[in-house]
Amino acid sequence: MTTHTLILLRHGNSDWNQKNLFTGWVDVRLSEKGVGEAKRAGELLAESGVLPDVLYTSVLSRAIQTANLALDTADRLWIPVKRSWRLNERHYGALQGKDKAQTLAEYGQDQFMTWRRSFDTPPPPIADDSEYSQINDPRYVGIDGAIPATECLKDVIDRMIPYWESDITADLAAGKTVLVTAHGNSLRALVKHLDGISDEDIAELNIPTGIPLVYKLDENFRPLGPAEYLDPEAAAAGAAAVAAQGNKK
Ligand SMILES: O=C(O)[C@@H](CO)OP(=O)(O)O
Repeated sequence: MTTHTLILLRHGNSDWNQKNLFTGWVDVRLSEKGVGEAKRAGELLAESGVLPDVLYTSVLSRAIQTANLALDTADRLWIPVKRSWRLNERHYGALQGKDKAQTLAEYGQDQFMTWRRSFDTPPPPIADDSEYSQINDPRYVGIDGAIPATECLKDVIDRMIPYWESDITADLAAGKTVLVTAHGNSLRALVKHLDGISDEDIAELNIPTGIPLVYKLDENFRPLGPAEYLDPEAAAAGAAAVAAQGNKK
């Protein structure tokens, strides 16, 4: 039986993860902690011998930095790279740049969690003249879709899964081990698709920063078993920290 290997990696801790701000499509960089996580991800890849042949990233710097640091550490900086806005973080609409703890205090737990984790309720759209809008960002000139003003998880699935099917699975089918370096919510969308998680249950799934998650897939790109984090203990602690984010002071 053909087995394909897919590695998912959420970018390391960013400056805005550190400050507990909603980020979305705002192009923030890795924090010092995130740089360390990205290098550690590369060590985990090298130690486990799961070595990517091709890299996919979003067009956001924190994912690109993470991939470069991890691949440099694993001595795989030379592999081919493909980038797409379709792997971007979920656009967080008018919440981009807002403090998560303040938003929770202002709007209450239910509204806060609806915006963060509901399947099909997007946050309010961001205004075109907001300093955190991407409407004039040169990297999105001519993209094959409208630049979003907000997105829910369903919107991310709708823009990402076609790319998974057209491009990423083609590399897997060619026998390549594929590394996808992306974001908390774009990877939640892909994991939902791969693991067949319901619209309700996906709310409970949080992806930790900087820890490779390895899938073995069959010839139809369905998982042969549960995906495995290369550092399961750190992954559990990291996922719990993401879940608790609004509560940070
Ligand atoms: O702010 C964001 O863009 C995301 C990821 O950091 O946050 P959340 O986990 O709250 O969806």
